[in-house]
Amino acid sequence: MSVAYDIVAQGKPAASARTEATPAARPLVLPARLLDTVAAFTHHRDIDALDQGLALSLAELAPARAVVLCKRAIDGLRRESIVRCVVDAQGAHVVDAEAVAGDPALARCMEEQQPHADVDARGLHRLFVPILHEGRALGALQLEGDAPLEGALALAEGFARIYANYITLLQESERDKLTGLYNRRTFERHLQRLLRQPPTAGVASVWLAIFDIDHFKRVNDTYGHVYGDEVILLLAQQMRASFRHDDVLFRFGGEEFVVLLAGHDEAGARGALERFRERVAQHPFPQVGHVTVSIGYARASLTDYPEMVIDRADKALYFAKQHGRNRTHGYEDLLARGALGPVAVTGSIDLF
Ligand SMILES: Nc1nc2c(ncn2[C@@H]2O[C@H](COP(=O)(O)OP(=O)(O)OP(=O)(O)O)[C@@H](O)[C@H]2O)c(=O)[nH]1
Repeated sequence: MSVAYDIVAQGKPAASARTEATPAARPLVLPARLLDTVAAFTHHRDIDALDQGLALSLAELAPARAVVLCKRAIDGLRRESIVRCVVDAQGAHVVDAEAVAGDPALARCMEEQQPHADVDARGLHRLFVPILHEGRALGALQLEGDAPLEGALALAEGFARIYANYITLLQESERDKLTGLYNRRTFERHLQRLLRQPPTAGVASVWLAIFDIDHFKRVNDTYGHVYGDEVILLLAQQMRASFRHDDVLFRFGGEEFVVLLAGHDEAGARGALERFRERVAQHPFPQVGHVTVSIGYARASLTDYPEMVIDRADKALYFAKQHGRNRTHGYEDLLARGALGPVAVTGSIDLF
């Protein structure tokens, strides 16, 4: 196994190479398996699949009993995501479906931006390696084994560098350039992930809300597009400040934004959206003054096509626009009150 470790170390400056192998022990030919593995995991265009591919590849090549990939979200504030890969009863490496809490040693590794090794209370040897990009820790890797794992350090660091480069590119392609919020192409993945996660405190609902800035054309016409863009940017900041860390924020395009909220009942979702609406209405936007948003929301369930949920929230948003703007309306509530008129109930489409 030292073959793989030493090769990755060759690309590093001598001062930071931590492998214990002497230069004479380094092979000159790259093992095809290592290249195959790197090619396979960087083939993914989906970040979840990439994360799992990294953990599985590293667990096989190290080899390790388990590999944990812990990731900070792009703004460094929002909740970390965790992928854990373990060996199953048949000896194969598989992704552990159970959510695990991040070990405090992982957080320390990200904070210090340095690798370290320890032995835990179960007697397992552990190796922690930060995933660094432009002086920032994007996340960290944790390898677990029955024997010391220092020999796998160079391999893990090499994988961390490849992963950091690649994830940065992928994340940029998923973000709106102006606001840094997710763009629309990631919406379905985030919705499915929220719908599949175990309900918190018995509340299973996921809510989708669409916001639209009221009379935004006037802002552009009066102050120009540069100020219009500034309003969009500041609105995104208000979203980040107002919603919970595990809510997922998108700019769908233009002056249209989407939020996915999980773990709320109807009143909770409405409360969170109303708080945001009021916050925006009270915020003084430089030069432009006060701006309001209209909000429509709808419940999402696993049986819905994403377009159906968007369509329902959009109907509630349209209602809010038609009834004075600077308002929040829920599709299910409007439907129950008969306020939407004789509309077909979205979701009851006959396919045949
Ligand atoms: N500055 C800026 N303006 C944008 C952007 N995307 C869309 N717009 C403008 O947003 C405005 C949207 O106008 P409308 O759809 O007519 O709606 P509105 O004026 O907001 O009115 P209501 O939605 O009915 O309250 C148009 O003037 C677009 O040019 C953007 O990225 N930057």
